[in-house]
Amino acid sequence: MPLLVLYNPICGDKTAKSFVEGHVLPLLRHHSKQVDHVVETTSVGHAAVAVTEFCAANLDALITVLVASGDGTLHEIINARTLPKIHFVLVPCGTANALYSSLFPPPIDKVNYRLQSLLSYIEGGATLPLSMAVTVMSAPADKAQPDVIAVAAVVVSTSLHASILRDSECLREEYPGVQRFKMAAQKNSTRWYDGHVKLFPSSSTGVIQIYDSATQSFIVHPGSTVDDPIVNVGGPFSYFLSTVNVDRLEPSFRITPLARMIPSSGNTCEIIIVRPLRDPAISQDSPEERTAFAQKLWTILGEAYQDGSHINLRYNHYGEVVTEGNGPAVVEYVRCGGWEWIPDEVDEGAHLICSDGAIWNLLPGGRAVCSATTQDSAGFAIYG
Ligand SMILES: Nc1ncnc2c1ncn2[C@@H]1O[C@H](COP(=O)(O)OP(=O)(O)OP(=O)(O)O)[C@@H](O)[C@H]1O
Repeated sequence: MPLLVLYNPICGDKTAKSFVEGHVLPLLRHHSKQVDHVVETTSVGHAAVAVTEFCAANLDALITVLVASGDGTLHEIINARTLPKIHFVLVPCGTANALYSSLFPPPIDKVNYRLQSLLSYIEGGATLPLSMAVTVMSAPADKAQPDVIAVAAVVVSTSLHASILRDSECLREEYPGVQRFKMAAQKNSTRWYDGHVKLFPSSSTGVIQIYDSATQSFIVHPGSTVDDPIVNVGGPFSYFLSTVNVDRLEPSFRITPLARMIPSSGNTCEIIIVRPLRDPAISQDSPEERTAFAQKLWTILGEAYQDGSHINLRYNHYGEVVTEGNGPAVVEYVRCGGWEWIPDEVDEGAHLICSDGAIWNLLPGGRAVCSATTQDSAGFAIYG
C-alpha cells in the first residue's frame, strides 16, 4: 500500500513539521513502514494537487495518505474531484481538529494523543468510512451561473458559525489557537440571519427526526409524516449548523453530542438550530431584543462545552434559559437526510455558507442544498 505523508506547516500552532520529523517518521521507520513520498504544503490548494499526483503515480493501488494538519487541509483533499479510494491516517496539528477529536475524544498526553490514528495504521487496525455532506450552491436562474459544489467531512453551516469562520481567519497569525473563534463569535453575537430552511428526510427513516429532551431520544418531527416528510423552518436564525462524522468542533465543544450518544443508522446530518423568536421573552426583531438574546446565545453555546448539555436547555415562562420544566426547547436538534438554505435576498450576512471552514457567499436570490451521503466511488476512510 503506497504511503504519502503530507503536512501543513502553517496550521494550528505551526508544529506539524517538527511533529512529523520528530515523532511520525521515526515511528514509521521503527515499524518498517515504507514512506513513498513526503510533502510539505506550500500554499492553499497544494494538498489536493499533491494527493492527486500521488494517486496518478500509483494507479490501481490502495493509497494511504497520512495528513498532519487540521480539518481544512483534509477538506481540500476530499474536494479534489478525481480521487480513487483512499485510507487516511490523521495526525491532528490544526487549530480545532474536529474530526480527529470526535474519533479520539480528548487527550491523555499531548504526544501520544496525536498518534492514535497512526498507531491504528501501524497495527493494521480497522478503517472507519467517512460520510460526506455535499453542498450544491446555486445562483438565481436569471444569472445563468454554474452550480458550485463543496464536499465536507465535518461541518456545513450558515448564520453565526459561518460568520465566525469568515472573521476568525484574519486573526490566525495573532491568535493561533481556538481563542480566535471566541473573538469572532463576540463580534457577531447580536446578528440574526433572515431566511428559511427546508429539511429533507433520510432514506433510512423516510421522515425528519427531532431530539426530545423529555425522553432523551429522537422522535418523528411533528411536522413530518411518511407521506409528507419535508419540514419548512422559518427564520430569523441565530445559529444553523449541520455536521457529519463528528460530535464536536473542538476537543471540548461538543455541539452535536448525539452523533456519538445515539448513533445514526444511515447517512444523516445532525443539525443544531437556534431561532431567537422561540424565546418567550422576545416578541419582535429590534436592536434591544438582539442584544438581550446575545447574552442567552452565549449561555447556550457555553453549555456545549459542558459535554453537549445545550441540547437539554428549555425556556421558562419568563424566557430564562433553564435546565428544568417543560417549556420550549432552546435548541432544535434535528437528524435528517439533508436541508436547503434559502436566505432572504436583502440580508447579506445570511448568504454566507461554511463548508469545513471554507467560506462561500451566495448571490442574492441564490440557495444552498446540502445532503449527507457516502461517496461510494471515492470511498474515503480513516484509521481509527
Ligand atoms: N504553506 C502554506 N501557506 C499558507 N497556507 C497554507 C499552506 N499550506 C496549507 N495552507 C492552508 O492552510 C489552511 C489551514 O489549514 P488547516 O485547516 O489544516 O488548519 P487549521 O485551520 O489550523 O485547523 P482546523 O481546520 O482544524 O481548525 C488550509 O486551508 C490550507 O489551504
